[in-house]
Amino acid sequence: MHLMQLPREVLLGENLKGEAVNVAKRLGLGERALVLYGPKTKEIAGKDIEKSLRESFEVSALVIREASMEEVEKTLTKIRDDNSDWLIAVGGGSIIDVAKLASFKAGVPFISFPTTASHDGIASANASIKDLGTKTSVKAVPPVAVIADVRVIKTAPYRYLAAGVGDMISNLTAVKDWQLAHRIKGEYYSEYAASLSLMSAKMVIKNADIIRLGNEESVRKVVKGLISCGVAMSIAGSSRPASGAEHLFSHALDAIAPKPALHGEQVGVGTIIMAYLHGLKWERIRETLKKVGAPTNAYELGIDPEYIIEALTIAHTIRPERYTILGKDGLTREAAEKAAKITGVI
Ligand SMILES: NC(=O)C1=CN([C@@H]2O[C@H](COP(=O)(O)OP(=O)(O)OC[C@H]3O[C@@H](n4cnc5c(N)ncnc54)[C@H](OP(=O)(O)O)[C@@H]3O)[C@@H](O)[C@H]2O)C=CC1
Ligand SMILES: O=C(CO)COP(=O)(O)O
Ligand SMILES: [Zn+2]
Repeated sequence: MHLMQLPREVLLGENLKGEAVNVAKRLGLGERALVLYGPKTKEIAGKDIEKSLRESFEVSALVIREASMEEVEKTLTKIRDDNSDWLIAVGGGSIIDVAKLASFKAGVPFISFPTTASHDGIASANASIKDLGTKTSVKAVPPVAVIADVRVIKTAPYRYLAAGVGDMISNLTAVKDWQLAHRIKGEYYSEYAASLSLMSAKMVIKNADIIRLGNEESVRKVVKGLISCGVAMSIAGSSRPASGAEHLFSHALDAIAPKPALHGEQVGVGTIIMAYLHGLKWERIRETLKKVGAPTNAYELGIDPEYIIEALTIAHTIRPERYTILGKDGLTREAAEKAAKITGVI
């Protein structure tokens, strides 16, 4: 059986910080709410949301610092101690992922309140969580509702919006990897999920100039595309339509680089290289990333070329069960260096 879970409500608009109250009432989520935010997102929107919720609910709050198993455990303890009926995650991809997994494990629903459009985990059912040093993709639950306030999301530095473009353009190589795994390993493949995922990638290529403006229309376009990627992942039952070798490369960088860049920035650069390996038109991907002002090389990522090469050679070991263009043996150092040089990444 394939269980496909999707959000029940998606709100996209301006000044929505007070809407959590109405959503929770409409969906009958219960009396006791737990608000999760980070040190920055607390100030950006978390405190205001907490305040408006206090008028109608019993509210507690917790600061989350990273997407790790420890933070998930901390959240589960808080849910148990405070008897929380539901959660609301106010923040970037890391906080939403912690909420997603804690919500799944505790059996309580959660609302996703993204403060950035930097990743496609806003509405997805899978969580990317660091466990024993590396990121694993864990099956969880999608948010029961998404509240995307374009005003809040626009307060984030433009860099985050460009990262969202990177996370969407990566669907081009992720789907290619998925097709390869289907053909070589007989892995389950959903044509519908793949098409939906590719739609977001094509949308950013077509709308790069509009997105570059960084205005509210840009934010709306990117958010809709990211939500749609999340739906594609729910249909697939895994992150396959939106995560291939370019994501393994980014997860490898997170593990080894002293100062990793944003998730979407790293996967964008990874997409250029993996597109080259797949024989796709990698120049067009680089062009789109350049147009939106996203990094296209090691220097712009702020990562030493040596780490780029190393990440390329170890990427296939991150999730050996996820078959990609890197194959079972991965890239040799020579092949990694050549691919990175030809594509101008190093
Ligand atoms: N499950 C899924 O399907 C997916 C999961 N992901 C995951 O999401 C994570 C990446 O998410 P990303 O959002 O890039 O990074 P983070 O959630 O790690 O956030 C990065 C930083 O941005 C800050 N921030 C958040 N909102 C704002 C804002 N409006 N203005 C200024 N700063 C802000 C955060 O603040 P603070 O310190 O307060 O948190 C944090 O310091 C990765 O862990 C990745 O694996 C990515 C794609 C899909
Ligand atoms: O980031 C994702 C899709 O953009 C999904 O993450 P994983 O690579 O952890 O499966
Ligand atoms: Zn991603």
